[in-house]
Amino acid sequence: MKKLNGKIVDEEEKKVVETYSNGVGVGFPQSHQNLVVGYALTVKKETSFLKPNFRGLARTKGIKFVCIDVNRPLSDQGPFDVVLHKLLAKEWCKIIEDYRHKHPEVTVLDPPDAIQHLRNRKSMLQDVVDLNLSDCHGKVGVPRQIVVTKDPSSIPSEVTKAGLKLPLVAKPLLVDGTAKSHKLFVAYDQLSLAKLEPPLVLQEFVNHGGIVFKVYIVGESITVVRRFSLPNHGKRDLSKVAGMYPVPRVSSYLSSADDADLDPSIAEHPPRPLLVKFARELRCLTT
Ligand SMILES: Nc1ncnc2c1ncn2[C@@H]1O[C@H](COP(=O)(O)OP(=O)(O)OP(=O)(O)O)[C@@H](O)[C@H]1O
Ligand SMILES: O=P(O)(O)O[C@H]1[C@H](O)[C@@H](O)[C@H](OP(=O)(O)O)[C@@H](OP(=O)(O)O)[C@H]1O
Repeated sequence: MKKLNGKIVDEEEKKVVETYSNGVGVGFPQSHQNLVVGYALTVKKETSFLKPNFRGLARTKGIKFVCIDVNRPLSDQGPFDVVLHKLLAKEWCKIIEDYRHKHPEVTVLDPPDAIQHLRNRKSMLQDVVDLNLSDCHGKVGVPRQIVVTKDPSSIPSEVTKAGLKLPLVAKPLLVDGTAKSHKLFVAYDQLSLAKLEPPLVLQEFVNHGGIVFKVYIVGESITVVRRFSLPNHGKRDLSKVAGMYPVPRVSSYLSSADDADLDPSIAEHPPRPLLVKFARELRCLTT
């Protein structure tokens, strides 16, 4: 799951903000709790996440967001109850880890050392298939994939050697929040794969009925949303199509299918017991 904590917060808040901006939330009882959240985010993330009406709503709940000055010592700022960050520079990660050890009373979201393996599309899936998910009314799998780090001309032979079936989804290996790291392609023939720019992962395309479920987890709270996605491909399509096609941000929040009237066989949410156990097991991998 791509990037757990960051997403969870975003999605729940998007919903809350909508409620608030529709006027429904106006008149929330004022909270007497005071919580200071120091944040260190890119301008892009600050714009998409810390919207003025969200800050307003947080204020009514006694939560104040304070921008961290990354050029000043962190311990001189605050005091904070929570530090929320999504900056990836090595120096910054060291600052945050040092701060976390000096200030165990502060909740740091997310500890860089704990989420390191989520920044790479190979390591983020490692261990996931080995989780103990028996008796949960479902199973979890990961697409078959290979990693290509150099020499794109070798990609077709690597794909043959690994026995990967076309079409393939090509994804940048590193996940760093940039637009480039979200640039995906679907390739229908091996030759076009040689045009790709490593480092990347090549994943078998998994038919899933044109719908994905994004699962956002905060502590024990689990929120599932339904999004439109890439359509299934059939055997006949494969003989007719060649080349490589960019994938737009196909399952972003603009592609909500929560209210769509869909075939129940694809619309049904994943079984709750599976999500609960999966969330717990994933947490063990990130703590
Ligand atoms: N192996 C696959 N088979 C079929 N479709 C896929 C596969 N991998 C990804 N997709 C489709 O591409 C979308 C984006 O993939 P992925 O989540 O890996 O990238 P992302 O850039 O992190 O996306 P997002 O911004 O939505 O989190 C998925 O929601 C799904 O629709
Ligand atoms: O809104 P959902 O469907 O949850 O998708 C999120 C992606 O999964 C995240 O990866 C995006 O964050 P990054 O751009 O920092 O990777 C995140 O970017 P954002 O925080 O700028 O909206 C979203 O696009």
